[in-house]
Amino acid sequence: MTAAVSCTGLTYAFGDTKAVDGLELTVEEGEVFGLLGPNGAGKTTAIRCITTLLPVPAGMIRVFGRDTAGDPMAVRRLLGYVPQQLSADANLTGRENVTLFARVFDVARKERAERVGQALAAVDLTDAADRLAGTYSGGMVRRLELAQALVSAPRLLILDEPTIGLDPIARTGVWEHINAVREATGMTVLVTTHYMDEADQYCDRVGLMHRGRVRALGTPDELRRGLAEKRGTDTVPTLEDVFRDVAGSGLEDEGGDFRDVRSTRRTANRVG
Ligand SMILES: Nc1ncnc2c1ncn2[C@@H]1O[C@H](COP(=O)(O)OP(=O)(O)OP(=O)(O)O)[C@@H](O)[C@H]1O
Repeated sequence: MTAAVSCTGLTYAFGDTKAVDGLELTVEEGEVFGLLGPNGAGKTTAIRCITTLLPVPAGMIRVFGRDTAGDPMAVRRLLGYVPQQLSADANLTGRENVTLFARVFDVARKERAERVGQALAAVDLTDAADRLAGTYSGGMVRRLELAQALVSAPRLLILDEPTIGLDPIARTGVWEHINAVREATGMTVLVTTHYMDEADQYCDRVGLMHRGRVRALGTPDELRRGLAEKRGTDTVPTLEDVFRDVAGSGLEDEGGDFRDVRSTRRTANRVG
């Protein structure tokens, strides 16, 4: 079976900063794959390369077998992307926002209204569809952005920190909607998150990223059991313990942490 995403030797630098440094990553079709790591690990840069928003200066990325450098348009047609930055317009209604994306993604005119309605229904926004997005709560904005990404019926949905800054109920709501669509369509999901508990609960496999590379890979259970064996204890460690073990003291040195507030603040601004 062709992998949904395969990155080989992916490297991307901003000046002297190597944001992604020889990344090897495979996301299998149909799975929910979590890319985890502290601020600055290189998650967003890797995702921007996969979505073709950034060029690939070194290495190779394939999305369902298509080379992102050779055929970026074919790759874009397969993707839905929810970026960290706000992608909904507060001055449009929910329906108008999703319709805009349907036009951008070239959803056939005859099908457009129906597909927009389906995408809004999939995230439980039918009743609020004709209200201005500026009146939505943070959780509703995130679900609207999800609908925008889903309207083109992507085979691969990429989400960059989809739940950051949301309260626990809104976070659960976002995940429930992602999972319902995935079950109905078989869509593959690649998600970045700071929240280890979420990754544990919702991701089939996770890659722990630090300083531009994936340093540990497996199901959350495999990673936790691996550390318990290494330590020779019966106490089951958390994914955060696993990450600390993989990243060593480097985390504290760089001031990065999973609960770093920078991203939280950024998201709080974006929905405010
Ligand atoms: N546009 C840019 N110009 C210069 N440096 C950048 C730029 N974008 C990212 N970087 C740097 O590249 C490195 C990786 O950043 P990236 O945003 O990919 O990490 P991340 O894991 O997604 O972190 P976060 O959770 O904060 O988004 C960091 O050192 C960051 O400062």
